[in-house]
Parts: sequence; C-alpha cells; structure tokens
Amino acid sequence: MIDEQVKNIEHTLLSDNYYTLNKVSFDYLMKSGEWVNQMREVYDRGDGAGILLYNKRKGTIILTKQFRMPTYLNDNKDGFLVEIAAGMLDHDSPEACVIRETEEEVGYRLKEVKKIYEAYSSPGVMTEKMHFFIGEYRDDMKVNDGGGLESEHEDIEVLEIPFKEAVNMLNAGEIHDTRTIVLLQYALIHKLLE
Ligand SMILES: Nc1nc2c(ncn2[C@@H]2O[C@H](COP(=O)(O)OP(=O)(O)O[C@H]3O[C@H](CO)[C@@H](O)[C@H](O)[C@@H]3O)[C@@H](O)[C@H]2O)c(=O)[nH]1
Ligand SMILES: [Mg+2]
Repeated sequence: MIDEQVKNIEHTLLSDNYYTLNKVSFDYLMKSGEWVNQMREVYDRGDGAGILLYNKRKGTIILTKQFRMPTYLNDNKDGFLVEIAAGMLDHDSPEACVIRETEEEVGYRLKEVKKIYEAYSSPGVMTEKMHFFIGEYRDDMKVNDGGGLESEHEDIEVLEIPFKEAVNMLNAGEIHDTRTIVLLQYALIHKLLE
C-alpha cells in the first residue's frame, strides 16, 4: 500500500502561467524505517505522444527539425533539434494525438499506428508520460506540407531521409532527443526497414 511508505502529500502552487509547477512536500518512509520529510518541485504539462514514421518500400523515415529554446539554453549551439513527430495529448487519446500531430507537423494522414512503449520523460521533475508509436506512411497519404500550426508559431522542417542516414546520424552522436534515439533503436532491433 502506498500510504505505508508515503503520506501527508501537500501541493503548493508555484506557477500556473502556462502549465503548472508545484512544490510538493511529503513524508517518506526510508528503508531504514525512518520517516523523513521531502520536497520536490514537480512540473505538470500533461502527457505526450510521438511516432516514428517509416516507409519500408522506400527505406525512408520522416523526422522533424525545430527550434527548442531549453536546448539552446543548455549547450545546443543553434537550438535546432532533430526529433520524431510528437505533441502533447491535449485531451486526445495517445493514438489520436500521434495521428493529429503527424498531419499537423509532417503532412501525412495515417489510419493505423502501433503503440510500442510508454515511459516517463523525466521522472525526477515532470509528471509527463510519453507514449511511443511507430507507423507506416505512403506517398498517397500526403495531405499537406506539414510545418506545424501557424496559430502556435510552430516552424517545423520536415526531413524525409533514408533510414541508413538516420542510423549514421545516431551512431555519430548527432541525435540529441531521447525519444528519437529510443525509436530509431527500436527500428534497428526489430529490423523494421529490412
Ligand atoms: N505561449 C506558450 N506556448 C507554449 C508553451 N509551451 C508550449 N507552448 C505551445 O504549445 C505547442 C506544443 O506543441 P506540441 O507539438 O503539442 O508539443 P511539443 O512541444 O512538440 O511536445 C512534444 O515534445 C516535447 C519535448 O520532447 C514533449 O515533452 C512532449 O510530450 C511532446 O512529445 C508549442 O508549439 C507552443 O506553441 C509555453 O510555455 N508558452
Ligand atoms: Mg510537436
């Protein structure tokens, strides 16, 4: 039972400017048998979902490239990051979210996607759980040029590249987004494009 190890959980709202940041205080029972009070700042921006889009016949995948301010503030020279298509659930199911984001960000309308993993993005800090998918795209599923929502000032470059090129980038340490690394490795392990 959870109450046997954690009790007196109290939230203090620090910010709800866009998403919410809380200071969470709680009592925690250490393995030694001692109760200690702990505090963690917890950022809640809901859950997310992302997808590796692949075309077995062409041997290609689709990735995105976009400016990510937090990475620019931490060592990423121009702030641009190569990533899978992904987004926040925004009250949709994970499946509906990746289908929506695929159309908005890269311009393909998918009917079928396959869920492969569910994992916490940054368990010490964020509540966010990420839903990982793979999905096959074909040229005849293209409905627009992608790029993201203009109303949200998204400015996304669509990269359709040979899977081999993506693997070379992965091996050269040029992919700096964990979700993208996970899905490329999944594709390799499961020989998705062979
Ligand atoms: N004004 C404002 N807008 C914001 C803020 N944070 C996000 N937004 C808006 O919300 C949009 C979110 O776009 P999505 O495509 O839904 O999300 P994402 O940023 O791509 O998130 C995905 O990647 C994240 C980073 O790895 C993941 O954390 C997330 O789960 C998801 O997979 C952004 O384009 C931006 O317009 C903010 O602090 N202020
Ligand atoms: Mg996105």
